[in-house]
Amino acid sequence: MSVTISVEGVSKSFGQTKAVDDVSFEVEKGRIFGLLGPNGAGKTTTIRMINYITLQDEGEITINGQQVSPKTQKMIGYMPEERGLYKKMKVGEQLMYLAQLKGMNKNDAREKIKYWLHRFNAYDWHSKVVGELSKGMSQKIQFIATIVHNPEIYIFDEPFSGLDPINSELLKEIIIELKEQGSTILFSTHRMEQVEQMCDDICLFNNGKVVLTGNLRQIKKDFGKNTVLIEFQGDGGFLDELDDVRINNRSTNFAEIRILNGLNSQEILRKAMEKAEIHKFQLVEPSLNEIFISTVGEDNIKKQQEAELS
Ligand SMILES: Nc1ncnc2c1ncn2[C@@H]1O[C@H](COP(=O)(O)OP(=O)(O)OP(=O)(O)O)[C@@H](O)[C@H]1O
Repeated sequence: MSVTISVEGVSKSFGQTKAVDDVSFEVEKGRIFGLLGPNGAGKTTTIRMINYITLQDEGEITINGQQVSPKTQKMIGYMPEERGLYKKMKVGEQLMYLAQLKGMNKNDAREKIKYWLHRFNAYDWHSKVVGELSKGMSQKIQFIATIVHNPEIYIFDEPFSGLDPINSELLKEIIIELKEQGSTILFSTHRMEQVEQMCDDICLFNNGKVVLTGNLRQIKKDFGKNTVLIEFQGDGGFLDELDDVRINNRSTNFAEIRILNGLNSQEILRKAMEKAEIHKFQLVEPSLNEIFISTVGEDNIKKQQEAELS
């Protein structure tokens, strides 16, 4: 596997804030890589450094083996978090302007713009002024502007924010298509279900550091099958009586239970059956949401303990 993006020992501070702290990870060619982490964890700063917009204080970032520079910037289709379209221009004119800026000739650009506007069910907006678009609509136009020149690497900062479920699904489909055509994709998100469905590899940030990185399937395997999905009818009070578990996604007749230590799943089943009618009881790999919460939670507890000791 060849490495497309390499981030090695990278740090960045803004005044007293260490936004990114000794971060390393690699994005392999032809894969979809997810950057995850709570608000303020350092995702956007890292993305901006890969795009040579912010310069790192320490460490090395390479794209296809070359240090980041204006040249590597051109290899990347980048959709920033803050969307930057010209509000007074018409959609079609704007896309044409941006495509030509990225080196496309007019005929190719016209054809591609037409194709993508149709794909996004947005062809009717061709003559609409950008300032009149809704948030989701302008998000789609910005996405088209990012991909229209067909670069080999795509970086999307929060691509799903502001999109309804139908458009999120469409965007997901298109990102997977880009991968199937051989492109390399890195995106940041808070939407765990999108990551589970799309990403080959992930990197989880917390407080500027990488707390977990690797192949998503392997990470899930390593976490072990110690999560129970339970569907029941009746009194859910038994859930409050379980020790050494963490309960996620609880509702009136469903819960995802993470077994922390000691207790075995049969004990949970026995206690549940005393109080409720069980419709489903399944031992599964943890969801990414569970992995996110437990890894970030444990990291924050460790940090707090270190702070108290010092
Ligand atoms: N230009 C800047 N000046 C000062 N501080 C900054 C700047 N950019 C980022 N930071 C700080 O760096 C830290 C990391 O921010 P960053 O935007 O990279 O996080 P993020 O993981 O993308 O968060 P979110 O999920 O909320 O978008 C935060 O504490 C933020 O306040």
